[in-house]
Amino acid sequence: MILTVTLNAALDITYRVPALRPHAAHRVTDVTERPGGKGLNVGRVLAALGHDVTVTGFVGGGTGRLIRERLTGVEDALVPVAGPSRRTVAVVDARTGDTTQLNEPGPLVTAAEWAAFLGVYGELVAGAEAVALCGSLPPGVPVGAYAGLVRTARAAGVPVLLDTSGEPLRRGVAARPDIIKPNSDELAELTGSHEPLKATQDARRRGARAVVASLGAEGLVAATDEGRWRAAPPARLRGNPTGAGDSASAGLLSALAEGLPWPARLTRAVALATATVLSPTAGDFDRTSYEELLGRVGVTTEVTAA
Ligand SMILES: O=P(O)(O)OC[C@@]1(O)O[C@H](CO)[C@@H](O)[C@@H]1O
Repeated sequence: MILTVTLNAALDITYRVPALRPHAAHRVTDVTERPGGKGLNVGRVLAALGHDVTVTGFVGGGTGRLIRERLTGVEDALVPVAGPSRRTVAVVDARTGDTTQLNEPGPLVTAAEWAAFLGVYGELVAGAEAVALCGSLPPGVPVGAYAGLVRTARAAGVPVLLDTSGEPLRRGVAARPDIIKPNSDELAELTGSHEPLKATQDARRRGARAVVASLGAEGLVAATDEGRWRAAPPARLRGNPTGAGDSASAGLLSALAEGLPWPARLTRAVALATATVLSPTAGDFDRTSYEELLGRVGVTTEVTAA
């Protein structure tokens, strides 16, 4: 079983508008609603790839009920909280496909709710083959939360991927996760360097065993203890990138669970991320594109392992 953690689950709402203009009223032409938050997206993609998946984290209120009702293909081990789960709104400009994201902060989590989660997490980790810790922290959850969750997974000998940002990422990295998957902004914020290859090496020195940075349409750059690679899609593709990074995380974990080497992990991650951008629904991947892309992702070695 692969365990994904979404401490700040969301009901993701996507609005499509003919053209997005600040200060204007807009007619929404299309609305979709689905369970979101990065770990739930990772879990959905892993389940679609045929893995057994358990999802945990927090859900509450009417939004939490909707999130739970709409979860399919995964084991639900979400922990209830009194406050309502958040909504996120992605507004897609139909002319350009550009997406503007509005993310609510999430419910206030009490100390008792956090303690209840830690108990559930400890039990689930013991039976997991890999763990993904994903997304922002809701109010009330300690800023060092991911560092503690990384340490629990490491103590159980379970590989752990961390995908978050800011101070929770900084502290989480120091707890030595097996993989971090920042985007270029998150990596620059962590390391102070805007040169991705240099920054990935720097993030490894801070504690991450492997760093896989997503560079948007250019694909991924990875620094690991086995080598450094770039992995790129065959062409620059336009579409809604929401959830593409989560699909990349799912690809990394799926290939890791199957014991595949790094270049194959990166190929799967880029093919899934690209197939997610190509999917009409945000956060889903287009299976035909995914299978076709697997043979067309270019992986190049950067230098030998440092
Ligand atoms: O606020 P966070 O937790 O950083 O990100 C939340 C979020 O924008 O990320 C996903 C896409 O990666 C969406 O499903 C989700 O709503």
